[in-house]
Amino acid sequence: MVEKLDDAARAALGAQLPGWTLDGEHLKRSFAFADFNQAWGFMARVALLAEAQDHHPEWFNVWNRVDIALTTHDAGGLSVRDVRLAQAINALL
Ligand SMILES: C[C@H](O)[C@H](O)[C@H]1CNC2=NC(N)=NC(=O)C2=N1
Repeated sequence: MVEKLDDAARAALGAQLPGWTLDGEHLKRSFAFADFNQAWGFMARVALLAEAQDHHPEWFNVWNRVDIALTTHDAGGLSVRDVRLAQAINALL
């Protein structure tokens, strides 16, 4: 059973996850690429990360934009799994 992050862990997120913002129980980041082709390629790579980590994003795409929100449904909120996926997504950039 994965646990929700405690307040201390939540407070530390800012330094660990450049570009991401905390919105309640979601970590959020928006991306803008040159065109749809680039956005889709990014989404394909994120999809492979998600499968490898068995942890999947909530996301929205329109043309060159990709908005990602991460939360852990099994925990009912933010967990270490969200931090790990966010860090792996940042490493794609
Ligand atoms: C059965 C499967 O392992 C679970 O449903 C995984 C899949 N991906 C997941 N993704 C996210 N964001 N939260 C989860 O709790 C979760 N659980």
